[in-house]
Amino acid sequence: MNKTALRKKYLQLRSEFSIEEIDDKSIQIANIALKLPIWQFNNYHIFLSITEKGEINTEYILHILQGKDKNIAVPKTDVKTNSLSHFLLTDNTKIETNNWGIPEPKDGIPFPENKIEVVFIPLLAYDKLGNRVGYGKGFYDRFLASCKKDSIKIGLSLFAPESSVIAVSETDIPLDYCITPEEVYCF
Ligand SMILES: Nc1nc2c(c(=O)[nH]1)N(C=O)[C@@H](CNc1ccc(C(=O)N[C@@H](CCC(=O)O)C(=O)O)cc1)CN2
Ligand SMILES: Nc1ncnc2c1ncn2[C@@H]1O[C@H](COP(=O)(O)OP(=O)(O)OP(=O)(O)O)[C@@H](O)[C@H]1O
Repeated sequence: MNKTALRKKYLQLRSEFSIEEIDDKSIQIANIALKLPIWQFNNYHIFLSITEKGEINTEYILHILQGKDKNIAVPKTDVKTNSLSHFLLTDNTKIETNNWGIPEPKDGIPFPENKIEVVFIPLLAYDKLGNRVGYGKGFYDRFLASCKKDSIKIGLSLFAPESSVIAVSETDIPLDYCITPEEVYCF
């Protein structure tokens, strides 16, 4: 299956769950995340979810990070350059929903990409090797390319990996882990 077909397949699969079901699965994902050896760092990056589009609700992982007093960076989309900038999430961060329904920081304290140690990544599909397919704009591929090489890249998915290997391009950066409501895949 090519990337376009995979996007379609997983958008469809995702749409079959209710918001309540996705919320339960998001809690399970956060509980599984607690068992990973990733909590000794200071600087974490997490996306804020579009819950109406069936994305995993990252609020639960966010609460864990806040409880552990971590520095948390959240992305803001720049439509002109198809790139992301990042801001420190604080009590004063004003979050606004952009044209695509993504909650984003308005502005704030910029967070340098090369300081990020752990990144939680949205995705549509992935395979057993950790290859990932996103929405197809390359936002995360470009962002991950400018993170430290040894940053830990963690996908979040409602589903087990695709059994066939996804044809990747040079710019695709693989995941280190993918957390599902049932288990963690390590790559
Ligand atoms: N919650 C969340 N935040 C995220 C991402 C994500 O996947 N989820 N991103 C992950 O990359 C980045 C934004 N990615 C985007 C990728 C594609 C489109 C997009 O296709 N827009 C269409 C309209 C789509 C629609 O309305 O259904 C367009 O430009 O025409 C928008 C944002 C950064 N923040
Ligand atoms: N590091 C990069 N520098 C420049 N262009 C890139 C880079 N990474 C990806 N791209 C371009 O972005 C486009 C989308 O890439 P791809 O189909 O892999 O997106 P995706 O992985 O599904 O999306 P995302 O990364 O936003 O989740 C492609 O045209 C690709 O060439």
